[in-house]
Amino acid sequence: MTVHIGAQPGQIAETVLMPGDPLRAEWAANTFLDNPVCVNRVRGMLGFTGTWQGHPVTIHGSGMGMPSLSIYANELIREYGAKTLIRIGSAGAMQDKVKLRDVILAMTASSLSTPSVGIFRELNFAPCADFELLNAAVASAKAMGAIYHVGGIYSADVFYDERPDLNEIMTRHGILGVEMEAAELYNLAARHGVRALAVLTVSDHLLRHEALPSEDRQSSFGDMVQIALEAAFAG
Ligand SMILES: O=P(O)(O)O[C@H]1O[C@H](CO)[C@@H](O)[C@H]1O
Ligand SMILES: O=c1cc[nH]c(=O)[nH]1
Repeated sequence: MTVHIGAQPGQIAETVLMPGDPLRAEWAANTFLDNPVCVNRVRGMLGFTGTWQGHPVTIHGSGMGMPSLSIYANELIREYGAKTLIRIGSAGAMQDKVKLRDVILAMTASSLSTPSVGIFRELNFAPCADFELLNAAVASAKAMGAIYHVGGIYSADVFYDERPDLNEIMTRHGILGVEMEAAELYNLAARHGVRALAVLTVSDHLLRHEALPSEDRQSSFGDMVQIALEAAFAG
């Protein structure tokens, strides 16, 4: 047990999928895993461990924002030995070509700041996905016929942004979408020598001012979970 995770040693798999929403963790575990067991409910942050095609997998919520993700990812990596961490999140599209329900495979994650800024100080470290995972996710998305985009995303610190100029600059630099966790996940993966990727589903569109109806969200999120699982165990 750690401060924020109630799982016993051995109850967390080396492969962890991390949605922001703990209820998405529960849905994904019940939908995709065989024999899912709830291994954490501290503070209502649900985590489940089961198997996918015989491989042990944990699906654990990260909460919203990089400070929250940092707590769970640190404990999962340092205390439980997680080796592959794949965020399965929602994102807001920042390009016209990216549509609602499309999948974004985040090659890099730009940010204004992350919890790691205290370590990097004047350095502009470039948080990026694990190439092997990214490559496998592309193959999986292609094979299932998903509409997907590979490129940079923006990990923001705020959902209600009083600085629309930042979004505009990101759009002008080809950033595909905005979310709130991937940059720090990639920083932590680099620091601890583990693999990370963010697979995202577009839930709303910043340029078109569209949003996925809440009843459509769950069904639209299935592709990204399947892509994440196939990528984790490819090759
Ligand atoms: O749907 P999740 O995975 O929570 O991801 C996105 O949704 C939340 C904001 O609504 C942030 O956590 C953002 O990154
Ligand atoms: O962080 C997020 C997630 C979805 N949509 C947004 O605009 N921001």
